[in-house]
Amino acid sequence: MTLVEALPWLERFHGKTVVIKFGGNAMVDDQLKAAFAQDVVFLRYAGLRPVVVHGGGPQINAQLARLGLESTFTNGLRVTTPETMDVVRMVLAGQVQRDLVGLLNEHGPFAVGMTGEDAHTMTAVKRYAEVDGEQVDIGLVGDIANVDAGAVKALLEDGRIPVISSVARGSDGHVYNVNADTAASAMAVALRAEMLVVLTDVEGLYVDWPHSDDVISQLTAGELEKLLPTLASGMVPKMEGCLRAVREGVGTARVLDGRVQHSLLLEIFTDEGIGTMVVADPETDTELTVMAGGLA
Ligand SMILES: Nc1ncnc2c1ncn2[C@@H]1O[C@H](COP(=O)(O)OP(=O)(O)O)[C@@H](O)[C@H]1O
Ligand SMILES: CC(=O)N[C@@H](CCC(=O)OP(=O)(O)O)C(=O)O
Repeated sequence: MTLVEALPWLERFHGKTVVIKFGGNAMVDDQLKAAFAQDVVFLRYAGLRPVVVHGGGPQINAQLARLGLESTFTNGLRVTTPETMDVVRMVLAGQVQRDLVGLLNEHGPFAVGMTGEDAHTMTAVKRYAEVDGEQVDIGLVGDIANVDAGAVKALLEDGRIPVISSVARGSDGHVYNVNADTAASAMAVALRAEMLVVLTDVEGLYVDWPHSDDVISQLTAGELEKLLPTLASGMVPKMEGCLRAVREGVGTARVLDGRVQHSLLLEIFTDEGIGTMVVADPETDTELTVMAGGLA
């Protein structure tokens, strides 16, 4: 990429908030992790306001296995017993988040780690999985009922990079395990972010997975809504999160290949996008809305 190609994007995104979901298998490779940290710090120096929400499914699986506990998933969500919850919280907040904060802070005093529990940042509500139209109890799995982004905004104002683990307390006092894509989407909405970027271990959203590896480069929220029922497990919370984000005011939501070094910078600062971008529906009924307002 030539540097000058980045100029219009630097101008456009200056001062804008970008929520980045870092997760899954891109997180297990040390070189990719270090490149990711460089990209995020680059965004910060370029005048954007990056917020990182991270997962850690593979790391949780590994720790559970070490303890002789099984990993069970229903519809892409981990069945979470109280014993599993202790491990999830320990691995996400005590290991994965600490590693990321350490890598980011090799470049300066930027990253501050927290979980959804801190300063009531995320409040969870128990989430059930849906199997064949039936609600299935999967334990301490949460959805986000409310985001209080005050602490995150204060960190951003102070020039910091918030790094948030997807664990949240419910108003019932339980601590819940929240899918990290879901948490990132809720945070992007609460911050009215310019962009939600989800890094994963495939090139983007495939048209007809697993039969084809043609990536959809751009689609509208309405087009994505129609595709959702055809998607398989891991992609479901990701694309649901992207859909919710653009429907609720986030500029665009993008799914990128976290296995490609510096994919974040390539996506944000070059002309050719490299993953899948979800954009808002075209505002076909704008005129109608204006007219109705005018008549009222
Ligand atoms: N239409 C699709 N396009 C791309 N990947 C898909 C699709 N449907 C299902 N998948 C699966 O979703 C996986 C990504 O989800 P997941 O493993 O949960 O990612 P992460 O760990 O990054 O959160 C891909 O590796 C792929 O196996
Ligand atoms: C409820 C639920 O499934 N929570 C996830 C939280 C971590 C996560 O989402 O990690 P990735 O983004 O790396 O998949 C889990 O326990 O694995």
